Amino acid sequence: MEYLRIENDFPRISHSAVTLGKFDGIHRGHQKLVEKIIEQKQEGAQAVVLALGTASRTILTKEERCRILEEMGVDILLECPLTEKIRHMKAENFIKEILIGDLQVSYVAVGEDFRFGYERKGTPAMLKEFGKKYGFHTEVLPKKMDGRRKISSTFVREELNRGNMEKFRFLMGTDFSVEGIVEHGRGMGHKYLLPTTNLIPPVEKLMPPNGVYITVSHFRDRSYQGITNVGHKPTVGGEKFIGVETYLFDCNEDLYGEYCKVDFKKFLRPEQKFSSLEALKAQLERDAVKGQEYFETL
Ligand SMILES: Cc1cc2nc3c(=O)[nH]c(=O)nc-3n(C[C@H](O)[C@H](O)[C@H](O)COP(=O)(O)O)c2cc1C
Ligand SMILES: Nc1ncnc2c1ncn2[C@@H]1O[C@H](COP(=O)(O)OP(=O)(O)O)[C@@H](O)[C@H]1O
Repeated sequence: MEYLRIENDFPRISHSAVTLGKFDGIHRGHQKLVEKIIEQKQEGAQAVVLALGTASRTILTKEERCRILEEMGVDILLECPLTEKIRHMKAENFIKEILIGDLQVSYVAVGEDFRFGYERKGTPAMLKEFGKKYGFHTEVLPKKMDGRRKISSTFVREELNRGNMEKFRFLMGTDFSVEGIVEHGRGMGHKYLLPTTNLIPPVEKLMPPNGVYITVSHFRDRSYQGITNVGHKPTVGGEKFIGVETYLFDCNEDLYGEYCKVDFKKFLRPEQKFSSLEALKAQLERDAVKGQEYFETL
């Protein structure tokens, strides 16, 4: 998949099927739109995701978003920040100059409430009307529902803020995860408590509340179940940054420097400041028992 961040001009594409939106997290509603543009590859179109605007903190990092879209079969991800120029572009000009002119669009898929262009005046109906005139097909999809609530990035963010990992998985179709290279901590874990693999998530990634979670850590060629603390470790003096620290069940390896992806399954408890290392250790042992029970009853 090609990834392009639009600074000024859009690239010229000879034939495209485009879906438009913010695509902060690729939730199940977004996945339906992406599937629609992938179908158009059979007609010779390039499947293009046009992601407009970026929040300062996102559900998925750039790398995660790229990987998910690539695995789905998307050919090009165009990331278009909401610059003055884009924000002041009339919806009509956006269609004519960008969709028709630059991207040579034959098919557009959008959700029913999608709005675009200056003062958000562009609507799906407008896309349909222009499509008839200029020869592209517009498909408007109803929002996917979870009961009576529409699935949206806001919904996903709310559940992430609550630490509801089960709901996150349901809305996104995949676990909340943190990935990176295992780093050195202060080396206290294996001496006084339990050994832990440390990851430091990028600051722009939205995180669930600080606390302990049941997780599965994937390394290149193997996976381990475990329990993970997200937070600042207040009992041992605290860190400024948020760390993701995992105790792996049934593992006794040197994992420093390895790539690791931690999948979050369930929230166990908030991070706490304990009065002593012994008290923290006793709690960690109880957490580990709960974690093991979780996997036994799956
Ligand atoms: C499952 C788990 C739960 C934890 N819970 C807490 C906690 O509630 N409060 C806290 O201060 N630290 C907590 N910690 C962090 C420990 O203090 C930390 O792992 C230990 O100090 C080792 O740090 P180091 O890797 O920098 O040496 C937790 C760690 C793990 C693995
Ligand atoms: N069961 C395990 N869970 C997590 N890490 C383990 C485990 N067994 C061995 N390790 C290793 O121990 C290291 C962590 O030891 P620890 O004392 O917590 O040091 P640090 O402060 O550098 O994290 C990990 O990076 C990993 O290589």
